[in-house]
Amino acid sequence: MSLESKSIFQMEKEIADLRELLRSKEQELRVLKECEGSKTHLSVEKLSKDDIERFSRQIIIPSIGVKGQQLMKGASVLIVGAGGLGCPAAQYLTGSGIGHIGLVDYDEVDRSNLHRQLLHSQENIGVSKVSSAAEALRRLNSNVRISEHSLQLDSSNALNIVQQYDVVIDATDNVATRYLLNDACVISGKPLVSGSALRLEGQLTVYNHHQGPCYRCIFPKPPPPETVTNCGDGGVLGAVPGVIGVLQALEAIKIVLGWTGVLSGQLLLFSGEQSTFRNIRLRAKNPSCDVCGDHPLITKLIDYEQFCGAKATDKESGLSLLKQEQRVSPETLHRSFICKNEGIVIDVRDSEEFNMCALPNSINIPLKKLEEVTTIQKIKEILDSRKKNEENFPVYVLCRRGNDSQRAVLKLEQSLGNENVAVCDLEGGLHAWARAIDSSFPIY
Ligand SMILES: Nc1ncnc2c1ncn2[C@@H]1O[C@H](COP(=O)(O)OP(=O)(O)OP(=O)(O)O)[C@@H](O)[C@H]1O
Ligand SMILES: [Zn+2]
Repeated sequence: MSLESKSIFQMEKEIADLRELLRSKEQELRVLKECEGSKTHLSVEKLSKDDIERFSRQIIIPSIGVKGQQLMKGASVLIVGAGGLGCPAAQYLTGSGIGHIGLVDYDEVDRSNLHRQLLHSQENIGVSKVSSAAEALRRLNSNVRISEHSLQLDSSNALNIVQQYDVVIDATDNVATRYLLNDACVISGKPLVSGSALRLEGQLTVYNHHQGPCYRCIFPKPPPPETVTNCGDGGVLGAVPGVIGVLQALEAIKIVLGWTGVLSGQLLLFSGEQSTFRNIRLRAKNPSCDVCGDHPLITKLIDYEQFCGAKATDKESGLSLLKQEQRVSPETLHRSFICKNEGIVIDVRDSEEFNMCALPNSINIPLKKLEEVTTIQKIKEILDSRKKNEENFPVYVLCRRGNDSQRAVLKLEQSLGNENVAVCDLEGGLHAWARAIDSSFPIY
């Protein structure tokens, strides 16, 4: 057939077949090297009857084959975070026959996790996430070895754990742990598959793979803590981390198989709203990077919470900006506002949260609106109509956990200085209220 008469379709098919052949040859070469005792770290495991039946749909892909499946069986992947990203990643890695999976998480299953962390079932609320996930994974494939690390990964334990695995998946939700994992992976020579998801957006890349950059090459300095939003504060649509977590599993498998198309030096941006994937090129490896550069300054793990000025967990941070007399307990608020109808309550959460659940007769003024002159004017009008000539009229401020409410008290004290009011915040926020006063009030 002459070139002109070949259809575009045929040409594309031929190229695809050649690519497949190339991948399969690369795979063969890799396994050959492995068998000859080359220095690659991956081991090859014999397949059982169960393996062949279970993985037949993967094995018949020419670029995977028996040898690829054997590589997967001999490989180990560490998943840090058994949450929105970690659950789907672990599920697909277990399903596809990675021989050894490590799970790290310090937290317990919460009801608010269930919409996206689908390895956890509602019976497991309050159970350690690691044992809940391990139990579900063993049900999926009891031949896979699951190692449970129910702990907070930190500088004292990270190297020891990371060094036991071939590939590491970052499925966590905070910057301090991202730097910790990056440095631990660079020091231990492990590739790091990094993902994130928030609201309707997701991101994915692979750090420290072959000659590709590490996280510090791209982000040498941590972002200011107040600019970072997590799922607990910003929200997330369950299927979005599902997409990214599954892609993290895919990248880990590609690394194990020795494929060339690993997402290193590129960042994949996923928009759940537009249903689009975009790849942008990242900066190359930085020769003067503090950890992976030619003359690294960081050769052992440091204090990452201090480096980032933020905690490595999303546990309540216990901010303390106010004097004790500027704070009230749930019991005091209940006695004064609910029973005696004293004062006003300003709820400074965003309107979506306020619409979800709120105290009766509370007024919703989101924290950021307190900057506006018109908002302060509105509060003054409410006070005029309510307080008459009362001295020290109580203005109670509350939020979800008692952090933003303290910031709001400081702002209101400035702007309502002449109003003869006593501005206080509800210590511990609506979480404390639900625990102390009203167990039917949702804790989210
Ligand atoms: N340093 C760490 N060591 C161990 N686990 C960690 C560490 N940092 C974060 N994690 C875990 O990573 C997981 C991230 O999951 P995800 O982003 O879905 O958030 P979440 O904490 O489960 O939920 P939410 O933010 O909605 O409360 C969490 O289970 C968290 O406990
Ligand atoms: Zn680097």
